[in-house]
Amino acid sequence: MSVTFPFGLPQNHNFSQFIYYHNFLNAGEIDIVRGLWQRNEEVEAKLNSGEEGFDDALRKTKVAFIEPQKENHWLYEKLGSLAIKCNQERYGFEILGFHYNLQLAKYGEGDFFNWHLDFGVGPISNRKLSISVQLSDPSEYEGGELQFMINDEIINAPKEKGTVIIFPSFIMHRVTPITKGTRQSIVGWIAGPPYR
Ligand SMILES: O=C(O)CCC(=O)C(=O)O
Ligand SMILES: [Fe+2]
Repeated sequence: MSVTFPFGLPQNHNFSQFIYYHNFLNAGEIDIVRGLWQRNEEVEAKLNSGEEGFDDALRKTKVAFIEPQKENHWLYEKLGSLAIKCNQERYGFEILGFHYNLQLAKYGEGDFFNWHLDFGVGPISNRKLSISVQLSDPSEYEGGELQFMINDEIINAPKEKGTVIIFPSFIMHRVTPITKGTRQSIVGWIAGPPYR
């Protein structure tokens, strides 16, 4: 690195814009999670900013929340331990736990989540890592690509059912409109103290 007046800062050689792990959840585990979806609990997704209200241009999705109660501890523990391991290997952020409850998202035909960051002002300034678990088989839907914008390149995340994708919450990403079928995912955020 050529730096004028170097401070001798360490570099993170293992940083990656996103990483994925195939077969993170097996078919039985996915059935349990998909079974948590109850129509009467679904809500039209809110904006990431934490503000009340909806922005139809940014996002159209149905979500439900996975409460961290006893029956769901296995999922929080499984995702939490992977996030801790991944953070140790890749990012070295200060992390303290999940930010809000895990979210179950369901995208039907025409649903999408346009380009956004999971990080921003207010409570979401504590978000460090974002997690998405693919709960639908690629044969169940068309469109619905989880994509990352890395400079001027758009990169698709893997779609295989059971794959988990982890990325820093400050990376730009989207879910393209579903053109056929339904896509489901678990979305989670890991939070910690503000960056310093
Ligand atoms: O459904 C997904 O895989 C990701 C959704 C997303 O980016 C979010 O809820 O912040
Ligand atoms: Fe997001």
